[in-house]
Amino acid sequence: MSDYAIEIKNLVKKFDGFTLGPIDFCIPKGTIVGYIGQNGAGKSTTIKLLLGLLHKDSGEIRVLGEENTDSIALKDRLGVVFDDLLFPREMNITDIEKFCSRIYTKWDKECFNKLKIKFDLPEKQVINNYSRGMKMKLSMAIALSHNAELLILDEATSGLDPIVREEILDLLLDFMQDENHTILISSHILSDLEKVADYISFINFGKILFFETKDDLKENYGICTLSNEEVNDIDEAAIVGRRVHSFGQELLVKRNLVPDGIKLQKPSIEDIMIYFVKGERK
Ligand SMILES: Nc1ncnc2c1ncn2[C@@H]1O[C@H](COP(=O)(O)OP(=O)(O)OP(=O)(O)O)[C@@H](O)[C@H]1O
Repeated sequence: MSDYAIEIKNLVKKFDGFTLGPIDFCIPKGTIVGYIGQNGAGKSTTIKLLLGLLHKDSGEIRVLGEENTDSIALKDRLGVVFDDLLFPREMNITDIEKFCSRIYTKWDKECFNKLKIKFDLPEKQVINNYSRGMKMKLSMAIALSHNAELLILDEATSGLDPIVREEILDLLLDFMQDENHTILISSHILSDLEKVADYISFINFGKILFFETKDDLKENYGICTLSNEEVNDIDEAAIVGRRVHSFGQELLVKRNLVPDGIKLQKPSIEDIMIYFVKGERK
Protein backbone atom coordinates (compact mmCIF):
# COMPACT_ATOMS: atom_id res chain seq x y z
CA MET A 1 0.00 0.00 0.00
CA SER A 2 1.31 3.45 -0.91
CA ASP A 3 2.37 5.93 1.76
CA TYR A 4 0.90 8.67 -0.39
CA ALA A 5 -2.71 9.86 -0.45
CA ILE A 6 -2.18 11.69 -3.75
CA GLU A 7 0.44 10.98 -6.43
CA ILE A 8 0.77 13.25 -9.44
CA LYS A 9 3.40 12.57 -12.11
CA ASN A 10 3.98 14.57 -15.29
CA LEU A 11 0.37 15.72 -15.28
CA VAL A 12 -0.63 17.95 -18.20
CA LYS A 13 -3.95 19.55 -19.08
CA LYS A 14 -4.22 22.05 -21.91
CA PHE A 15 -6.93 24.64 -22.41
CA ASP A 16 -7.00 27.28 -25.09
CA GLY A 17 -4.53 29.84 -23.74
CA PHE A 18 -3.54 27.94 -20.57
CA THR A 19 -1.45 24.84 -19.90
CA LEU A 20 -1.34 23.14 -16.54
CA GLY A 21 1.91 21.27 -16.03
CA PRO A 22 3.74 19.12 -16.41
CA ILE A 23 3.30 18.95 -12.65
CA ASP A 24 4.59 16.44 -10.13
CA PHE A 25 3.95 16.12 -6.44
CA CYS A 26 3.08 13.45 -3.93
CA ILE A 27 1.14 14.09 -0.74
CA PRO A 28 2.13 11.82 2.16
CA LYS A 29 -0.72 10.32 4.17
CA GLY A 30 -1.25 12.02 7.51
CA THR A 31 -0.39 15.52 6.29
CA ILE A 32 -2.18 18.76 5.42
CA VAL A 33 -1.05 20.38 2.17
CA GLY A 34 -1.90 24.01 1.43
CA TYR A 35 -2.20 24.61 -2.32
CA ILE A 36 -1.51 28.25 -3.11
CA GLY A 37 -1.18 30.43 -6.19
CA GLN A 38 -2.56 33.50 -7.88
CA ASN A 39 -6.00 33.65 -9.51
CA GLY A 40 -5.94 31.49 -12.62
CA ALA A 41 -2.71 29.67 -11.63
CA GLY A 42 -4.31 26.23 -12.01
CA LYS A 43 -5.38 25.17 -8.48
CA SER A 44 -9.01 24.29 -9.30
CA THR A 45 -7.96 22.62 -12.54
CA THR A 46 -5.57 20.37 -10.58
CA ILE A 47 -8.31 19.56 -8.07
CA LYS A 48 -10.87 18.79 -10.80
CA LEU A 49 -8.35 16.45 -12.44
CA LEU A 50 -7.81 14.71 -9.08
CA LEU A 51 -11.55 14.24 -8.72
CA GLY A 52 -12.09 12.96 -12.25
CA LEU A 53 -14.19 16.03 -13.12
CA LEU A 54 -11.75 16.89 -15.92
CA HIS A 55 -9.77 14.52 -18.13
CA LYS A 56 -6.00 14.86 -18.22
CA ASP A 57 -4.13 15.14 -21.52
CA SER A 58 -1.21 13.11 -20.18
CA GLY A 59 0.55 12.03 -17.00
CA GLU A 60 -0.44 9.95 -14.02
CA ILE A 61 -2.76 10.55 -11.08
CA ARG A 62 -3.38 8.26 -8.15
CA VAL A 63 -5.78 9.16 -5.36
CA LEU A 64 -5.72 6.83 -2.33
CA GLY A 65 -3.96 4.34 -4.58
CA GLU A 66 -6.71 4.45 -7.26
CA GLU A 67 -5.94 5.40 -10.84
CA ASN A 68 -9.60 5.58 -11.76
CA THR A 69 -10.39 8.83 -9.97
CA ASP A 70 -13.94 8.76 -11.31
CA SER A 71 -14.89 5.60 -9.41
CA ILE A 72 -17.86 5.64 -7.04
CA ALA A 73 -15.89 3.55 -4.50
CA LEU A 74 -13.22 6.24 -4.37
CA LYS A 75 -15.75 9.08 -3.97
CA ASP A 76 -17.03 7.31 -0.87
CA ARG A 77 -13.56 7.73 0.68
CA LEU A 78 -13.26 11.44 -0.18
CA GLY A 79 -14.71 14.54 1.44
CA VAL A 80 -14.89 17.36 -1.07
CA VAL A 81 -15.72 21.03 -0.60
CA PHE A 82 -15.98 23.43 -3.52
CA ASP A 83 -16.99 27.06 -3.39
CA ASP A 84 -20.51 26.04 -4.43
CA LEU A 85 -23.00 23.30 -3.50
CA LEU A 86 -23.72 20.64 -6.08
CA PHE A 87 -27.26 19.75 -4.87
CA PRO A 88 -30.61 20.74 -6.42
CA ARG A 89 -31.51 24.20 -5.11
CA GLU A 90 -34.95 23.21 -3.82
CA MET A 91 -33.56 20.69 -1.31
CA ASN A 92 -33.47 21.52 2.40
CA ILE A 93 -31.01 20.08 4.90
CA THR A 94 -33.29 17.15 5.80
CA ASP A 95 -33.52 16.14 2.11
CA ILE A 96 -29.76 16.43 1.82
CA GLU A 97 -29.17 14.33 4.93
CA LYS A 98 -31.43 11.57 3.52
CA PHE A 99 -29.70 11.74 0.16
CA CYS A 100 -26.21 11.51 1.69
CA SER A 101 -27.22 8.62 3.94
CA ARG A 102 -28.05 6.69 0.74
CA ILE A 103 -24.95 7.54 -1.27
CA TYR A 104 -22.25 7.25 1.42
CA THR A 105 -21.70 3.77 2.84
CA LYS A 106 -20.24 5.15 6.11
CA TRP A 107 -22.63 8.05 6.61
CA ASP A 108 -22.52 9.31 10.22
CA LYS A 109 -25.90 10.89 10.94
CA GLU A 110 -24.97 11.82 14.49
CA CYS A 111 -21.82 13.66 13.38
CA PHE A 112 -23.82 15.51 10.69
CA ASN A 113 -26.50 16.56 13.19
CA LYS A 114 -23.85 17.85 15.59
CA LEU A 115 -22.24 19.93 12.84
CA LYS A 116 -25.66 21.15 11.69
CA ILE A 117 -26.23 22.56 15.18
CA LYS A 118 -22.67 23.84 15.55
CA PHE A 119 -22.94 25.71 12.24
CA ASP A 120 -26.46 26.96 13.00
CA LEU A 121 -27.87 25.59 9.74
CA PRO A 122 -31.66 25.99 9.43
CA GLU A 123 -33.84 22.85 9.03
CA LYS A 124 -36.53 24.10 6.70
CA GLN A 125 -34.92 26.69 4.47
CA VAL A 126 -34.16 25.45 0.93
CA ILE A 127 -30.49 25.71 0.05
CA ASN A 128 -31.28 28.13 -2.75
CA ASN A 129 -31.87 30.71 0.00
CA TYR A 130 -28.67 29.90 1.91
CA SER A 131 -25.99 32.56 2.11
CA ARG A 132 -22.59 31.71 0.63
CA GLY A 133 -21.19 31.07 4.11
CA MET A 134 -24.08 28.74 4.97
CA LYS A 135 -23.47 26.73 1.79
CA MET A 136 -19.80 26.37 2.67
CA LYS A 137 -20.68 25.23 6.19
CA LEU A 138 -23.15 22.65 4.83
CA SER A 139 -20.53 21.34 2.37
CA MET A 140 -18.01 21.06 5.17
CA ALA A 141 -20.51 19.24 7.41
CA ILE A 142 -21.14 16.68 4.64
CA ALA A 143 -17.42 16.25 3.92
CA LEU A 144 -16.75 15.53 7.59
CA SER A 145 -19.71 13.20 8.16
CA HIS A 146 -18.98 10.13 6.06
CA ASN A 147 -15.69 8.90 7.49
CA ALA A 148 -13.66 10.12 4.55
CA GLU A 149 -9.91 9.41 4.50
CA LEU A 150 -8.96 12.36 2.32
CA LEU A 151 -10.45 15.86 2.31
CA ILE A 152 -10.04 17.96 -0.83
CA LEU A 153 -11.07 21.53 -0.15
CA ASP A 154 -11.11 24.17 -2.88
CA GLU A 155 -11.36 27.62 -1.31
CA ALA A 156 -13.37 26.07 1.51
CA THR A 157 -12.88 28.91 3.97
CA SER A 158 -13.42 31.81 1.59
CA GLY A 159 -16.57 33.78 2.29
CA LEU A 160 -16.64 32.66 5.93
CA ASP A 161 -16.30 34.98 8.88
CA PRO A 162 -13.15 34.65 11.05
CA ILE A 163 -14.98 32.88 13.90
CA VAL A 164 -16.39 30.16 11.63
CA ARG A 165 -13.05 29.86 9.81
CA GLU A 166 -11.37 29.22 13.13
CA GLU A 167 -14.00 26.58 13.99
CA ILE A 168 -13.42 24.89 10.65
CA LEU A 169 -9.65 24.88 11.10
CA ASP A 170 -10.20 23.22 14.50
CA LEU A 171 -12.42 20.60 12.84
CA LEU A 172 -9.71 19.96 10.25
CA LEU A 173 -7.15 19.47 13.01
CA ASP A 174 -9.56 17.07 14.78
CA PHE A 175 -9.93 15.16 11.50
CA MET A 176 -6.14 14.80 11.41
CA GLN A 177 -6.11 12.96 14.75
CA ASP A 178 -6.32 9.79 12.62
CA GLU A 179 -2.83 9.33 11.17
CA ASN A 180 -4.23 7.90 7.92
CA HIS A 181 -6.19 11.05 7.21
CA THR A 182 -4.95 13.64 4.72
CA ILE A 183 -6.09 17.08 3.57
CA LEU A 184 -5.40 19.04 0.39
CA ILE A 185 -6.70 22.59 0.79
CA SER A 186 -6.43 25.38 -1.74
CA SER A 187 -6.87 28.84 -0.32
CA HIS A 188 -6.11 32.51 -0.78
CA ILE A 189 -6.42 32.97 2.97
CA LEU A 190 -2.79 32.22 3.64
CA SER A 191 -3.06 32.94 7.36
CA ASP A 192 -5.40 29.89 7.59
CA LEU A 193 -2.81 27.70 5.91
CA GLU A 194 -0.12 29.16 8.14
CA LYS A 195 -2.07 27.71 11.09
CA VAL A 196 -2.71 24.19 9.81
CA ALA A 197 -0.58 23.19 6.80
CA ASP A 198 2.41 20.82 7.03
CA TYR A 199 3.40 21.36 3.39
CA ILE A 200 2.89 24.24 0.98
CA SER A 201 2.59 23.57 -2.73
CA PHE A 202 2.88 26.74 -4.79
CA ILE A 203 1.60 26.82 -8.37
CA ASN A 204 2.35 29.73 -10.69
CA PHE A 205 1.11 29.93 -14.30
CA GLY A 206 0.38 26.20 -14.30
CA LYS A 207 3.78 25.10 -12.95
CA ILE A 208 4.70 24.05 -9.40
CA LEU A 209 7.28 26.53 -8.10
CA PHE A 210 7.83 24.59 -4.90
CA PHE A 211 6.42 21.84 -2.71
CA GLU A 212 8.06 22.14 0.68
CA THR A 213 7.28 21.74 4.33
CA LYS A 214 6.08 24.94 5.94
CA ASP A 215 8.88 24.63 8.50
CA ASP A 216 11.57 24.32 5.80
CA LEU A 217 10.19 27.39 4.02
CA LYS A 218 10.42 29.41 7.18
CA GLU A 219 13.88 28.07 8.02
CA ASN A 220 15.34 28.42 4.51
CA TYR A 221 14.16 31.94 3.68
CA GLY A 222 14.47 35.22 5.53
CA ILE A 223 13.34 38.82 5.16
CA CYS A 224 15.71 41.73 5.64
CA THR A 225 15.61 45.47 5.10
CA LEU A 226 18.87 46.94 3.82
CA SER A 227 20.24 50.15 2.32
CA ASN A 228 21.08 50.06 -1.39
CA GLU A 229 24.82 49.91 -0.53
CA GLU A 230 24.29 46.92 1.79
CA VAL A 231 22.34 45.12 -0.95
CA ASN A 232 25.43 45.36 -3.19
CA ASP A 233 27.23 43.01 -0.76
CA ILE A 234 24.61 40.28 -1.22
CA ASP A 235 25.02 37.59 -3.86
CA GLU A 236 22.26 37.99 -6.51
CA ALA A 237 21.67 34.22 -6.26
CA ALA A 238 20.56 34.72 -2.65
CA ILE A 239 17.79 37.18 -3.57
CA VAL A 240 14.39 35.66 -4.33
CA GLY A 241 12.55 38.96 -4.61
CA ARG A 242 12.72 42.54 -3.50
CA ARG A 243 10.66 45.62 -2.76
CA VAL A 244 12.45 48.85 -3.52
CA HIS A 245 11.68 51.76 -1.18
CA SER A 246 13.01 55.31 -1.15
CA PHE A 247 15.19 54.41 1.86
CA GLY A 248 16.51 51.05 0.59
CA GLN A 249 15.21 47.58 -0.17
CA GLU A 250 13.27 44.82 1.56
CA LEU A 251 14.49 41.42 0.37
CA LEU A 252 13.39 37.81 0.59
CA VAL A 253 16.66 35.88 0.63
CA LYS A 254 17.91 32.31 0.86
CA ARG A 255 19.34 32.20 4.37
CA ASN A 256 22.30 29.94 3.56
CA LEU A 257 23.57 32.35 0.87
CA VAL A 258 23.69 35.60 2.86
CA PRO A 259 26.64 36.67 5.02
CA ASP A 260 26.45 36.14 8.77
CA GLY A 261 25.53 39.28 10.64
CA ILE A 262 22.59 40.26 8.43
CA LYS A 263 19.52 40.33 10.61
CA LEU A 264 16.83 38.11 9.09
CA GLN A 265 13.19 37.76 10.07
CA LYS A 266 11.07 34.69 9.46
CA PRO A 267 8.79 35.27 6.46
CA SER A 268 5.08 34.50 6.44
CA ILE A 269 3.67 32.26 3.69
CA GLU A 270 2.17 35.43 2.24
CA ASP A 271 5.63 37.10 2.12
CA ILE A 272 7.07 34.06 0.37
CA MET A 273 4.27 33.95 -2.20
CA ILE A 274 4.43 37.67 -2.97
CA TYR A 275 8.21 37.80 -3.33
CA PHE A 276 8.31 34.64 -5.45
CA VAL A 277 5.64 35.94 -7.81
CA LYS A 278 6.79 39.48 -8.15
CA GLY A 279 10.54 38.83 -8.08
CA GLU A 280 11.05 42.55 -8.14
CA ARG A 281 8.58 45.23 -7.04
CA LYS A 282 9.18 48.91 -7.44
N1 LIG B 1 -13.09 24.40 -18.62
C1 LIG B 1 -12.16 25.31 -18.96
N2 LIG B 1 -12.01 25.68 -20.26
C2 LIG B 1 -11.07 26.56 -20.62
N3 LIG B 1 -10.21 27.15 -19.76
C3 LIG B 1 -10.33 26.83 -18.46
C4 LIG B 1 -11.30 25.90 -18.00
N4 LIG B 1 -11.16 25.77 -16.65
C5 LIG B 1 -10.15 26.59 -16.30
N5 LIG B 1 -9.65 27.22 -17.39
C6 LIG B 1 -8.52 28.16 -17.38
O1 LIG B 1 -7.46 27.56 -16.71
C7 LIG B 1 -6.73 28.52 -15.97
C8 LIG B 1 -6.60 28.05 -14.53
O2 LIG B 1 -7.88 28.14 -13.91
P1 LIG B 1 -8.13 27.58 -12.44
O3 LIG B 1 -9.59 27.73 -12.17
O4 LIG B 1 -7.52 26.24 -12.32
O5 LIG B 1 -7.29 28.62 -11.56
P2 LIG B 1 -7.23 28.80 -9.99
O6 LIG B 1 -5.79 28.74 -9.60
O7 LIG B 1 -8.15 27.84 -9.32
O8 LIG B 1 -7.75 30.29 -9.85
P3 LIG B 1 -8.63 31.02 -8.70
O9 LIG B 1 -7.69 31.25 -7.57
O10 LIG B 1 -9.00 32.30 -9.38
O11 LIG B 1 -9.79 30.16 -8.36
C9 LIG B 1 -7.44 29.85 -16.14
O12 LIG B 1 -6.79 30.57 -17.16
C10 LIG B 1 -8.82 29.43 -16.59
O13 LIG B 1 -9.39 30.41 -17.45
